[in-house]
Amino acid sequence: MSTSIETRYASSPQEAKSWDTAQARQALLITPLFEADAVRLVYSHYDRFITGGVMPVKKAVKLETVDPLKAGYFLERRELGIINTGGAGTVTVDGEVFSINFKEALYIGKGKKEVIFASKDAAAPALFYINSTPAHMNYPTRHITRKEADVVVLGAQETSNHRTINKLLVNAVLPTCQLQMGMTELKPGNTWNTMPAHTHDRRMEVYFYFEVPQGQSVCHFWGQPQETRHIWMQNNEAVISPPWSIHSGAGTSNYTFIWGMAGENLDYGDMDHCAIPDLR
Ligand SMILES: O=C[C@H](O)[C@@H](O)CC(=O)C(=O)O
Ligand SMILES: [Zn+2]
Repeated sequence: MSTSIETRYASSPQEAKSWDTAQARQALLITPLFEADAVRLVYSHYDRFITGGVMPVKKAVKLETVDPLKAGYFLERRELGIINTGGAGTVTVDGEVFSINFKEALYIGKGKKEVIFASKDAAAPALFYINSTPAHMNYPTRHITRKEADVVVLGAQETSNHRTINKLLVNAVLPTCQLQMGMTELKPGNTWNTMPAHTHDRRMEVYFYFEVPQGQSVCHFWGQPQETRHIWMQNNEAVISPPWSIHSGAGTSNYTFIWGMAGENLDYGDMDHCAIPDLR
């Protein structure tokens, strides 16, 4: 079977307080995401958000339905966001072929029956990072590149957080039911993402770190603002942020990450910011 799915239950802040390093990683860290010619999925009970990786190498890989969905096909009651973090590839949606290059995104609406992933060159396989959430409407499938994205530059060199936020699959760009996805690129010499940190108890979030150079890592901070913890992240790993948690990281170099959210609203700016000196 080329599709695997693992379940992660939701946890309370009280429970998370007592976790040791291994328990925190077991609950929140998603790795490995990419396996040749396979689909790897993690089903979180926070907003029923699915995080996954698809790496077609020798053959095309189909997105099969999985038992926890009890659905005839994967997108029967879900929508899907895809960002390619590897070599050039294609995604075929009910027979329509989309060429998705490095750092380009594809939104696929509810109701699409067949989704097939392929790489253009087995020597440089595509690495499709995917997020999926429950959906109630069939919105059109759309290929979104940096040109269509809502791009903002935030932070500064002086505070080590100068970065470009590419809002790719967000409601300012295209209609979705609840999934919101984008990609943030840190400029050279900058290390901090999402600082000042924030929470949004209305939405959970998942971060996927990539373009982390060999021998470097990103320290990802999570937990309630006055009770923080950290997880050391390697290249191509993802981490679940419970709705009650901050989600911010500092790398030993610059890096890029994809954020994906789902929950109560579609308002990117709806965040409860934490003043930096108040963090504990
Ligand atoms: O709720 C929004 C998300 O946490 C990210 O978009 C934040 C981010 O990319 C950044 O500040 O670097
Ligand atoms: Zn956030």
